[in-house]
Amino acid sequence: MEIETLLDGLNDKQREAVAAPLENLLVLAGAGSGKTRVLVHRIAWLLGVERASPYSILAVTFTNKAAAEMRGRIEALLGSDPGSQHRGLWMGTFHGIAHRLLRAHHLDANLPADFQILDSDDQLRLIKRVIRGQNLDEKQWLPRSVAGFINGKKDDGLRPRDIDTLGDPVAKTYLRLYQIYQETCDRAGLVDFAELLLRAHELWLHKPHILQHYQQRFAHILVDEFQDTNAIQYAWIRLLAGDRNHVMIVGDDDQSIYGWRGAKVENISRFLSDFQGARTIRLEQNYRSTATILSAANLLIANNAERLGKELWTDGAEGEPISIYAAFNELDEARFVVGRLKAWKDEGGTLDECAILYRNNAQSRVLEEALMQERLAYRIYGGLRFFERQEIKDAMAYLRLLGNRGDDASFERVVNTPTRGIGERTLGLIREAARDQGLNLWQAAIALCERKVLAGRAASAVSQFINLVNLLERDTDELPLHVQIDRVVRQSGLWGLYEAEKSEKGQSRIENLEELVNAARTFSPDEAMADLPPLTAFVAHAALEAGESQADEFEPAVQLMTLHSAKGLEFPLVFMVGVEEGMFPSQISAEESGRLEEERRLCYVGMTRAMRKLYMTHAESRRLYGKEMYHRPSRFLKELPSECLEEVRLRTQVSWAQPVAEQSRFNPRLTQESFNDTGLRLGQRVRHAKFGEGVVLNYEGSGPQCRVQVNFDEAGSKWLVASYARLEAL
Ligand SMILES: Nc1ncnc2c1ncn2[C@@H]1O[C@H](COP(=O)(O)OP(=O)(O)OP(=O)(O)O)[C@@H](O)[C@H]1O
Ligand SMILES: [Mg+2]
Repeated sequence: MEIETLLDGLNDKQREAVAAPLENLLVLAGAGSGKTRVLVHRIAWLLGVERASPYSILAVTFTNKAAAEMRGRIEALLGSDPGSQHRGLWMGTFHGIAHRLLRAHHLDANLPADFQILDSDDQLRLIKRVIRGQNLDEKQWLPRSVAGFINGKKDDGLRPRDIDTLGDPVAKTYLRLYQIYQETCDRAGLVDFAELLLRAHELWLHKPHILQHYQQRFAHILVDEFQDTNAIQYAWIRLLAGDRNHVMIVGDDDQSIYGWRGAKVENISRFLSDFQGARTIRLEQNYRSTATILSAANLLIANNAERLGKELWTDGAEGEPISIYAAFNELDEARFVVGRLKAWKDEGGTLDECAILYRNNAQSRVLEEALMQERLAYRIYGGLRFFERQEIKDAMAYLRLLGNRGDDASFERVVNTPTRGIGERTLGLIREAARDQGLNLWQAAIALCERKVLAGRAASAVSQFINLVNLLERDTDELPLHVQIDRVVRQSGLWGLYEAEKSEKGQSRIENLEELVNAARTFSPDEAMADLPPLTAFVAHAALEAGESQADEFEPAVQLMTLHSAKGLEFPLVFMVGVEEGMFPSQISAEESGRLEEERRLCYVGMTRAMRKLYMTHAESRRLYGKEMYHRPSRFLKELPSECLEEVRLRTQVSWAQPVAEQSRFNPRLTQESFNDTGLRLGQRVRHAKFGEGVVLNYEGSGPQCRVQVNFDEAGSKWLVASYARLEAL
């Protein structure tokens, strides 16, 4: 490998980092300055120039997607033939790597060989059960807060025995719930996300020979997005590095956005003091965004007090101003975004160049609807993930039960799905028996049937379920994975259940189930799981990779995601929606300076995803979670320099016209005319002969069927057929 090729396309500072001698190194730099690029080139450098064995390299990324991308970039640099130098390299997320370790050393980690991963949804379900089991009130002991407590403690490396409640009764209850929850997990061989990390750390601590083995192996450790590591991840890296291995971390304190989940930005400064001779290299040139976007983002983040301080400049084009759109409501906002996306396409752009970023997942629904209406392909990244959809979770629960009858969360989920007459009362009896006799739910159900505690319809329903699961396992055990899953989906009754729904929702659920079978067909376990039975591997894969491999991967589609999951990514066209006080910054964070700064960093992350064009939108009123809210524009918008901004004035018009695709085919002129004819816009004041004055809130349909929703001052909100209503614009 030519040294020059490895340094091609890098500036001086980047070269310095890539070609640095073997030492501990921090690359500290702002967004889009090429940190990730440096990391990739550094790996190639280690392999190609330092002649490091791929087995000696461990690279930690923030998402599985990032790991895949990195692998791709390394292959592009070094070639992808099977004998190629980088095979054997360990690359993945902290969770993925911890999982791999625990699989390899499950005995030493005190785990059964077929331990399963509990995702956050399953975790909540299980916690709920623990709370009820303790006869506590779920309204007082919110499962979400209990989960937050447990995960927070685990992120800090604390087991129940390490926690001192100082006699505080509330803390004591939390602690008890943690303890019982953990015992339940341990009995059933379940491992939640935080547990993966904690166990992997304990593996180092309690089994020095294993730690030593990996210390000898991983001479080179590289970590991307270091600003978002938590205490346990830091401790893990530190142990693994020992005092001989070389660690390169790259990060940006201004992009630390997971403080609420235990990430510690101080880890960057700790690194400098904890790791011998650690040197800092700063990158200052941004290659991603236009000068306009960059200077706006720089000014915004300058409002934060707690910063390590960095410079960032670009010699790129000035670019267009950032467009700010004040929408009337969330529907108007969605339509505006969709309109701009269509314009982008019409001008020759592609949809996969575009991203819509929002603060909360729940904001996606309205956007999705608007996109669907206009038939624009979209993909949700990290939101309602494929493996988190109800029907998929149902199917996975059956599959998990096949592999592990002790999986109580799965038992609960499907024992009466589809309904087979097992009611709350029966379930209550099963839970009680399980608790009293220290059994799992499956065992308890069998015991209750045998001892005739359950009788009549309840007993036959329960034994029917037990037989079903046993039969499914027996009948499908030898089949190829996807056939097995197909059988399970059908024979369990799930297929029939959703087919009978006969709605669009039901149809999409069926499609998702089909996609699951599809996923199994193309599934190949990674090295860590190669020795597991395919079903066990698939179930683990599903829990671990939830959401990161989506359907129709090859069709160009707009990407929808939360601001948090956009970290590290870049898109030519970016929309940030819902930039309103109370949404972004969120209500709670606005009241606390530390959290406000974190929200501002999130805004910085969002803005710096944009390469060429950035839109930021806010709505005057918004219906979310079933409530109407009125928000002022976010303070973050006010912090942007006005010379970088442009306000979009026009509001979406209510159109009587045919849907666009048809218009252009049949009568292109119709579009223009009917658009101009209506004269109505969302947010417009109108008068109706009978109902008086009001404001246009929404519309649906087109042509003669077009209906408008008007909120009348006196008469309240009404849907009217536009062509009959004779609304007079005021
Ligand atoms: N020297 C360079 N010449 C040209 N393009 C570059 C150079 N360095 C980086 N880039 C490009 O700039 C963009 C940003 O790089 P990269 O994603 O590595 O930045 P980053 O610092 O990791 O950003 P973030 O903080 O958002 O993760 C990428 O498209 C990358 O290919
Ligand atoms: Mg990066």
